[in-house]
Amino acid sequence: MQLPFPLAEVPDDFAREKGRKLFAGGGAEFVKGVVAMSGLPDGDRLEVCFAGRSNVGKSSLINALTNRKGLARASNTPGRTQEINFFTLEETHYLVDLPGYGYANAPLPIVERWQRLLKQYLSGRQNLRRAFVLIDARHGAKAVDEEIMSLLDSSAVTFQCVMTKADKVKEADRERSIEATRKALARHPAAFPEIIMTSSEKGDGIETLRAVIASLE
Ligand SMILES: Nc1nc2c(ncn2[C@@H]2O[C@H](COP(=O)(O)OP(=O)(O)OP(=O)(O)O)[C@@H](O)[C@H]2O)c(=O)[nH]1
Ligand SMILES: [Mg+2]
Repeated sequence: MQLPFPLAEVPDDFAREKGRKLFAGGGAEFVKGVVAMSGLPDGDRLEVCFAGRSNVGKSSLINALTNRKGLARASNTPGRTQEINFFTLEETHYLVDLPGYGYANAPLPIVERWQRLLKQYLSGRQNLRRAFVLIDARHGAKAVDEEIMSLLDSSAVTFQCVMTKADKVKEADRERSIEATRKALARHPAAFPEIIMTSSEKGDGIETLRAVIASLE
C-alpha cells in the first residue's frame, strides 16, 4: 500500500528539463519587500510562496533554487526576514519569501502585524498557485506549522510540504519527523499529497522543487 504523503519521486526528464530551464537563466531579481497589502506588486505573474518557522531555511532555499547565493538574505538570526519579499523569476514568475513565524522573542505587536499581513496576503492573492510550507527535517511539523496549514486550508491555497536541512538529520530522526509531518498533513485538506525532502546546503531535492514550480500553470 502507498503511504499517504509519500516523498516526491525524482521528476522525469521532461519535467526536470523544464525546471532547469526556468531557473537556468540567472533571471531572478529582488523586486521589493512589502509591509502592507497596498505595496503588493501586480499579480500579473504566476506566484509561489515559501512559508515556515523562523530559521527553517526559506531564504536559503530561494538562493539554492535560483543558484544565487546572496539573493534572499539568509542568516543565523531568526526573524531576519520581516517583510514579504518578492523576487521575479524570468518574465513569468514571482517567488515570495514570507516572514518566518514562531519566533518567540519577537514583540507581540510585531507578531500580530505579521500575522495580519500574512493572512491578508494568503487569502487575497489570485495569482498564488502554491504555497510551500517548510518544515525542518530534524523536527517535523509542529503546532505553529499547523496554524499556517489551517490558514491555507481556509484560504483554499494548495500547499506542499518541503522538508529542509536534510543534511543535518540522522536517519532515525528523519523517519520520525516525516511521520509526524504526514500525520499533520493528513489533517489539512489543502495539503498536496507529496513531500519534498531538501538540503539547500547539499542540493538534495532542488531539481525536484524546480520541476514542481515549472509544472504549475
Ligand atoms: N546545514 C544546513 N543549513 C541550512 C540549510 N538551509 C538553511 N540553513 C541554515 O539555517 C539558517 C537559517 O536559514 P535562513 O534561510 O536564513 O532561514 P529563514 O527561514 O529564511 O529564516 P527567517 O528569515 O528568519 O524566517 C542559516 O544559518 C542557514 O545557513 C540546509 O539545507 N542545510
Ligand atoms: Mg529568511
